[in-house]
Amino acid sequence: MSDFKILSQLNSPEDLRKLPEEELPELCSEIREKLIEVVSVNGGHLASNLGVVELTVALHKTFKTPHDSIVWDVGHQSYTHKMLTGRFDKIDTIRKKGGLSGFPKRSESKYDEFNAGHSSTSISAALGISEAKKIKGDKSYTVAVIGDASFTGGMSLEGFNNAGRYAKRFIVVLNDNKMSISKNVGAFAKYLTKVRVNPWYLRVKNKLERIFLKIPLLGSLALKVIQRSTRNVKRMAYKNTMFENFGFTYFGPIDGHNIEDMSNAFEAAKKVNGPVLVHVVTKKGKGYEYAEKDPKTFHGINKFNIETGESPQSKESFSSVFGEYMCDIAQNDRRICGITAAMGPGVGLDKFAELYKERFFDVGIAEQHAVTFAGGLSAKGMVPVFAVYSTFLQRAYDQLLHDVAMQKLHVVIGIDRAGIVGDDGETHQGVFDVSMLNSFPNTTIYSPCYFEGLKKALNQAVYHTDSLVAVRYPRGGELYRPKDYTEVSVDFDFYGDLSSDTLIVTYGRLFSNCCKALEILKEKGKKICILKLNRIKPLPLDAVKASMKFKKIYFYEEGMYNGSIACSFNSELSELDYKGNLKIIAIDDKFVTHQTVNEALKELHFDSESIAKEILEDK
Ligand SMILES: Cc1ncc(C[n+]2csc(CCOP(=O)(O)OP(=O)(O)O)c2C)c(N)n1
Ligand SMILES: CC(=O)[C@@H](O)[C@H](O)COP(=O)(O)O
Ligand SMILES: [Mg+2]
Repeated sequence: MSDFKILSQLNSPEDLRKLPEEELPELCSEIREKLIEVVSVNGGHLASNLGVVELTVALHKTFKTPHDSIVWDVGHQSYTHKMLTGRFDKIDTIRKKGGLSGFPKRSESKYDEFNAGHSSTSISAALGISEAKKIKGDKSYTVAVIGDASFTGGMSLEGFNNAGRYAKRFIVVLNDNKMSISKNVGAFAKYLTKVRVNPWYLRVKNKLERIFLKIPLLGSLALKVIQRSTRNVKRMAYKNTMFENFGFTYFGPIDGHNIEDMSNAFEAAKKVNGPVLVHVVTKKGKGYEYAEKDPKTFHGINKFNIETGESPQSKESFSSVFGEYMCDIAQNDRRICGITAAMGPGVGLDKFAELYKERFFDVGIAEQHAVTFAGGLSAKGMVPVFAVYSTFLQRAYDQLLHDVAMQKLHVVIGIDRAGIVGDDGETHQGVFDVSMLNSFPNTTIYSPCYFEGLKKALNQAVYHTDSLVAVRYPRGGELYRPKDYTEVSVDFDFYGDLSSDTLIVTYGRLFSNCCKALEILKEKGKKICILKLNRIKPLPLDAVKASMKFKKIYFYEEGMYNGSIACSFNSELSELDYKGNLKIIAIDDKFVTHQTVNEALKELHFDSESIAKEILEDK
């Protein structure tokens, strides 16, 4: 066990910049040890973080942060950055309620230039920062650090296209580890392989010399630096890459675990009068045997045993049930296609991918493309099922509307991680998809609570719906289910005491908590009834009508109040001239921060005790 002798002394990147070169390898091993230690307890994105230790050190050494700006893409790899920017003492709190976020947060530190969590934003954000600096006469540098998979997201290319036109003192660091969460896919990934292995690179030396000679003072100085270090220069190669065609000067590929080589490249990049792309090659999981061997598992992992690399096995989950169902129906129905935007393992489509190669599409981090592509498949008679996390579906708002719903194309969306997701925090909570889709015509939404309901809803979606249809389900495994509850209808069920004057209406995961609340209330002598909606859009009108007889209705919704199903339910009740009282408990105009799922549910008053208390104490 290390006492983190060097790391604990670094209170800011300024301290790092003063550190003797010979201490850097020891610093990097301390960082790796701390990363493994923290993630083994708190869970987190281990493999990506292990891969960028030297890169992060080289960046903070070469660029004068926070005067110079570093913008991290996704931000799941920013733990070392946090440790080097005055947050080492808090790193043990990462992803915990009230602790450091697992992603960059402007509110957390002046070194976190831009919030992230979703991919492919860094180039656009950094370009905006850079142009703002230009307008203000600030001559500092702006660096976007982006992974090879995030680079393929549409917005990166939009940003890159613009940056090539006018950016200055603007550097994109492409961190190429050949991996997304799974293996990186697509033409760009293939292209990078070519760039990496092609033997006939034009050595960068001549190119750099030409560039620097054009810049009189700084140029000759830089040239001396470069000439002194021919070994390093030889490693940097230049070829006529696609990046150059976009107006960028390309440096690379550079060993992303060699601080000296990277520092030289960054110093050289600073001298270029225009945007530069520095291509670094790293190993995801570097320095921890288990993560190097299996970076997919260690991309995002729950707590694990450092000695064995084992993490408590997750049992059957909604995602795995979804994946099994997909394999079952695809066997006899050749129209079924499975689509993922780089989340195959997360959404449970790995087995489908193996069994039905020609009908499986990992489109890379490209949610917008995934939806419109599904529209195209549907237009020619296929039944596309796009499995996507609720939070990432937000990316495809217009595609869902314009390319699917408006054309009444039959596309099925499996919305995984619907509702609160926990430690990833506000960027990842799945609490906006319902209000987003609720306003769309030609759209059906199911939100089951149990595995059985998920399969039934998928069946409805695939075989009994002819336009845009979403089936949403939470992160994790099967939920608490009362022994006497049986799911009868695919649209809605009543459970509990129908003769009560109090009704809870809910859907999805919260049905389970409401059932526990029902038991608490029963013990206290209060009987209630629960309306469990499975189909939440269009609302089953029979269910609304049957609710009219209850004097008091509580609508519990694990989603945003604005645009909620509760508000739609309220409108339907008003249409029917309901005279009772409806109270809506939903998420009221705020973002839900990182904490465990149960902590968040409690904070939002969605836990069984809060539900029971609300009903008992409400007058
Ligand atoms: C819009 C969006 N879609 C999907 C994800 C999920 N996701 C997080 S990291 C990641 C892979 C990123 O790969 P890369 O950028 O190469 O970084 P690496 O983890 O390899 O360092 C994915 C797909 C996301 N964060 N944002
Ligand atoms: C950074 C990112 O967006 C993903 O890695 C995400 O954290 C995965 O979440 P799950 O753990 O729910 O699969
Ligand atoms: Mg990668």
